[in-house]
Amino acid sequence: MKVLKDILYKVSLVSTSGDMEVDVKNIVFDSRKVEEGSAFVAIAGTQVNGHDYIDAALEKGAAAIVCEDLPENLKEGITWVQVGDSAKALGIMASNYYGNPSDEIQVVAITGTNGKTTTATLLHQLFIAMGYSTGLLSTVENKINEEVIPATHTTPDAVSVQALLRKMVDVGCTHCFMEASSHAIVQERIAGLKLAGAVFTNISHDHLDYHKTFDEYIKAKKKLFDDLPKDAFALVNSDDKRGMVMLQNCKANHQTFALKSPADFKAKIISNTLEGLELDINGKLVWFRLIGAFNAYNLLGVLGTAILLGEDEEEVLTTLSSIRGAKGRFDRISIGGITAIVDYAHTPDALDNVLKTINGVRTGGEQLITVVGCGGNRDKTKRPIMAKMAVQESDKAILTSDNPRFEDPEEILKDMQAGVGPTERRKTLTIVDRKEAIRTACMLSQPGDIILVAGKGHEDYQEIKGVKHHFDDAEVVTEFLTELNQS
Ligand SMILES: CC(=O)N[C@H]1[C@@H](OP(=O)(O)OP(=O)(O)OC[C@H]2O[C@@H](n3ccc(=O)[nH]c3=O)[C@H](O)[C@@H]2O)O[C@H](CO)[C@@H](O)[C@@H]1O[C@H](C)C(=O)N[C@@H](C)C(=O)N[C@H](CCC(=O)O)C(=O)O
Ligand SMILES: Nc1ncnc2c1ncn2[C@@H]1O[C@H](COP(=O)(O)OP(=O)(O)OP(=O)(O)O)[C@@H](O)[C@H]1O
Ligand SMILES: N[C@H](CCC[C@H](N)C(=O)O)C(=O)O
Ligand SMILES: [Mg+2]
Repeated sequence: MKVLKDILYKVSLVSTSGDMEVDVKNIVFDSRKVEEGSAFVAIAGTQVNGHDYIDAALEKGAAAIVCEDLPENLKEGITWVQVGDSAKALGIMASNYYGNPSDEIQVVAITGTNGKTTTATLLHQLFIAMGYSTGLLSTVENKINEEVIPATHTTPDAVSVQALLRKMVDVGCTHCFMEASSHAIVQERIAGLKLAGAVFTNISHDHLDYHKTFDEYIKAKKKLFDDLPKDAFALVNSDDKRGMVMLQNCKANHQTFALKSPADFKAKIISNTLEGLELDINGKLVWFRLIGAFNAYNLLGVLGTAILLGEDEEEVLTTLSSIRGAKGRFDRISIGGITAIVDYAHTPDALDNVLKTINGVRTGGEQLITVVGCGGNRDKTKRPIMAKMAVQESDKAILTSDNPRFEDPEEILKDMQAGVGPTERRKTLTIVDRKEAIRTACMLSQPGDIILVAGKGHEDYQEIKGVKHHFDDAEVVTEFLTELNQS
């Protein structure tokens, strides 16, 4: 139980009525989860308006209601709190409720279209290897040291963020590395969080279904930097033309990393093969296990962050050199002379990077067969672009389903096919069933060939009409390649 008045500390209030000293059991933003004594925060969402569920919350025993618009008749015996922004209030309330854990742990948030999971995971592994007790909030999983707490979102909801940070602090974690998705920033899932620093990886085409315009998408990312305190660091990729935009209204310590332009943290790629990357960092040659030029940026983001958190460059580089990336990012499976690569590329920029990386290290003669799909109920404008890329940069492309969610998979594939020109159709197949698509890619391949299975990476499910069916790209490709190798 916590006193409501204390939980509302620092929340900007419009009006209140009722007992502000009332004890509340917990903070809830979903009426279905309200218990006797909860404080219910009503949020206008994308599907429904939480204000329409105030009555339902009261029926379940809510002791206090926090909302932007008060109902006409305020029920007696309930505390009513009107705020300007319920989502923001929720973040601040959650932080107060859990005793402001981010005051006791250094939290670094990573944003950008691609590279967030890779950067956050590398940082988590690096700090653990350097002896720190460390937390991670990521798309693949949340972690408290080595304990895994399954993730449902890239950035959890505001209450879960604070609850997880409290657990981290209680077991002695000194650092937490977390992804800040643009959805989370706009929805104030990280309001109330004190950040030690923020990192910007890059921005490219994605999520226009949600943000509507590219400018709005940029603004969402920039908000993370606008809200940073003066004593935090703001580390941006200055080779990305929006890197400096992130810093325009940022009070924090401005820091940059880059491969092509002058920056605080710089590197030069010496070699880039399917075995890894060799970088020249301040005159030192360092070998890393990650593959692809784009990973040089992720490594620089990691190096910069660690140094800005006070770590020694030499120790960071030595430790980082032996660390592997996140699951489902350029995972290689070699069976019977055929190499399959499973990668989470689900944006045009990511797919282009992965295809270019593979084409850059090919020795000639072998075929590249790409299997790719696009998610349903997500940005439709990336579909034709991704299909075109897959076809143009591969010897054969098999267009298939990703997570259709509530869309008709055939319609998603039609949107993808619109990007494929008439002459390119000859090297394109469309197979709705992802398992069948992967099987076909395996059947068409010869020893020496490379199969890229893009879009789902670590995901172990395929979401169809609200149901998640078990599906694991790595598992499926391994099964078919093994079968073929034995026959
Ligand atoms: C589009 C989107 O981001 N939606 C997120 C948002 O929900 P919403 O605004 O749609 O909520 P809503 O259903 O309209 O409901 C509004 C309010 O009414 C409440 N409600 C609703 C029904 C009811 O009976 N009672 C009730 O009180 C809801 O709890 C909510 O507070 O807030 C919810 C709570 O935090 C999230 O779970 C939900 O994520 C949905 C499931 C989702 O799929 N989000 C994806 C797009 C997402 O967030 N992705 C990013 C990563 C993207 C990337 O970078 O690649 C992520 O961070 O995971
Ligand atoms: N720095 C980068 N620049 C461009 N592409 C990248 C970069 N890092 C990774 N990628 C590509 O993007 C894919 C997703 O990488 P990662 O999971 O690290 O990004 P993310 O930002 O966490 O994505 P999400 O928003 O879905 O959580 C990778 O599988 C790879 O294909
Ligand atoms: N965080 C991203 C993941 C997309 C992964 C891809 N496999 C898909 O389902 O579109 C999103 O929710 O848009
Ligand atoms: Mg991620």
